Amino acid sequence: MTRRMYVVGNWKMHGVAEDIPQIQAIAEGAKSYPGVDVALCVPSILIERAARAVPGFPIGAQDVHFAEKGAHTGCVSSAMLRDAGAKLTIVGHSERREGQHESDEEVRSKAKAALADDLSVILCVGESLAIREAGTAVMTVQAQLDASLPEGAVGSVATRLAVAYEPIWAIGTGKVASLADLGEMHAALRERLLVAYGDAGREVRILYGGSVNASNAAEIFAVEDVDGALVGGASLTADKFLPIVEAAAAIHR
Ligand SMILES: O=C[C@H](O)COP(=O)(O)O
Repeated sequence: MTRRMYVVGNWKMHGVAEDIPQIQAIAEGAKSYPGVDVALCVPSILIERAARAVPGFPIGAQDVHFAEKGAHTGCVSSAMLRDAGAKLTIVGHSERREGQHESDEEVRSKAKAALADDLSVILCVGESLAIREAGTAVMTVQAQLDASLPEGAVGSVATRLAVAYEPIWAIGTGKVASLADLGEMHAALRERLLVAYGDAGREVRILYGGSVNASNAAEIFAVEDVDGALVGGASLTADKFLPIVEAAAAIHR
């Protein structure tokens, strides 16, 4: 089966009303690459305005609570995200795993809640520099994936689930994993997806994230089992982001 390339921007804690024209420029530019799935995950408070500004273009969230509703001050549920116009959400980004002490179990619950509510999910995993240097990155990230993957995400649900491999040391640093290490990790993650979901595991896209930009996207996308990218800094403006989408459009598998 062929997986469509998928390029997602993660605006992190950037973006106010005056940035909506950039979102419109990205959505407009993405129309030139119909073979690539493109989306932007913006701060939750911007979702509704962004979604209204770009009808038909998928706007997403960067986190979701696992509960339907209740006493969870400051949190938002998947139903609230959908109500605001979100079509997808990131879960388990390392900045939340570290900053908000999110466990694998919590990440799994969030992914399950979002999928059950018809959102697409990008589930992030990745190792620290210490783990990479200790030579245990592959087994550590495989274990993290095993513990964070929602059980039973098979069939049509598998197409709504993507995994993002983001080595923590490559995020916002300008450093990128070597193509050999990337290929090894993506193959190792594919293996775990097949164990978890059988053949449906082939439908789950595996994105790479960590200092992806217009100059390195083409070589990263050429690596087998790299099905796209989760892009931080270079997704904030159309002029930096669209060349990455263009690089994805050039991949024919
Ligand atoms: O979610 C995106 C990643 O953390 C990558 O961020 P970056 O492209 O700024 O390195």
